[in-house]
Amino acid sequence: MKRIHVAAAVIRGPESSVLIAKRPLDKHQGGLWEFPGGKVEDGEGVESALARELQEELGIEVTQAQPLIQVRHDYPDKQVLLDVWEVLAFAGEPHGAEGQPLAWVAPEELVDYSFPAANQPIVTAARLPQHYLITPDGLAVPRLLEGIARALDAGIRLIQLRAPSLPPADYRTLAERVLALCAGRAQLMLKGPLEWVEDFPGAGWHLTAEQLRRAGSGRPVQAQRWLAASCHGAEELALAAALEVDFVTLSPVQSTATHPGAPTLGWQRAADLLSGFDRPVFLLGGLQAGDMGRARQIGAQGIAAIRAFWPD
Ligand SMILES: Nc1nc2c([nH]c(=O)n2[C@H]2C[C@H](O)[C@@H](COP(=O)(O)OP(=O)(O)OP(=O)(O)O)O2)c(=O)[nH]1
Ligand SMILES: [Mg+2]
Repeated sequence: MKRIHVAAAVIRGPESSVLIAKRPLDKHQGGLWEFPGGKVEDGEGVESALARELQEELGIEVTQAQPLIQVRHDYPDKQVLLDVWEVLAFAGEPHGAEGQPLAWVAPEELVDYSFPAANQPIVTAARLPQHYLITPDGLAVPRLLEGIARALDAGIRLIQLRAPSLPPADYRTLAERVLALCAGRAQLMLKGPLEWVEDFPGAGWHLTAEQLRRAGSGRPVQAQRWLAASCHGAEELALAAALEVDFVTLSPVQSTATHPGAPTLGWQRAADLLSGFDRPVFLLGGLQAGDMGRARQIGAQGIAAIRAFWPD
């Protein structure tokens, strides 16, 4: 069966809301909600296909778009490659040009809509920002809290609280304070001893590569909470996919002060690894905010960083 190449759009409106459409009942995956788009024609570029489909289906003209995620999915009757772009700006007022119902939905409410099975990683990607701040280790608690508050003011919306040198009880107290600081502003990921996973403050959980290797089968946290993992190569990415994590970090892309002298992946290897992995990936290791465009071009969700996103 030939894989069908589909261009689809996560179209952003006010406050990062997303435009979705309901598929006609008589079509493949009919009656479910979708990200507008359609099949790339022979010889057509994916960006041209995206522009054409959004003109045909919604009557809008795309003026700014960037890659978001590529997802391969095998339905019993069809194999698709969903090539999803984030549309950041467009001209015209979207309307259901083919009679399809439309809805503007807040990112966190996308989970309340039924999408085709292939769409789960796309919904995750649409709910995640591009920047993933990992907190520096070894700071006194007041400085850490102050830095997090300033990062929130600067627009950081996803944070991993990493405090490997704190005793577990202190880390837990800190996690509760950071959670309060982030409430309503940012999504918090905790990284700590796996024994807590059953009973940890309301945030997501980020597995170390070692925890990922020991996790066995079955997702250790409920579906409503993010589960992420640190990966360094193909084997760990495969384990992360088997565990059904929501997203991963892939590192080190370049050399870093955290792990000096460690072998790096480099951009080309990172790109190769991303092309076979259907979940959002934050590239990590020696990257700056200015590398975002390149990261998105090779298929990453964005960049994770300690220093580059920590306010001085
Ligand atoms: N557009 C879109 N298609 C999706 C999504 N999820 C998903 O599995 N698909 C599948 C359903 C279809 O098999 C294929 C895209 O087909 P389509 O029906 O949009 O194609 P099209 O606009 O070119 O329309 P047509 O030629 O079939 O009338 O991808 C999604 O979010 N958006
Ligand atoms: Mg379509």
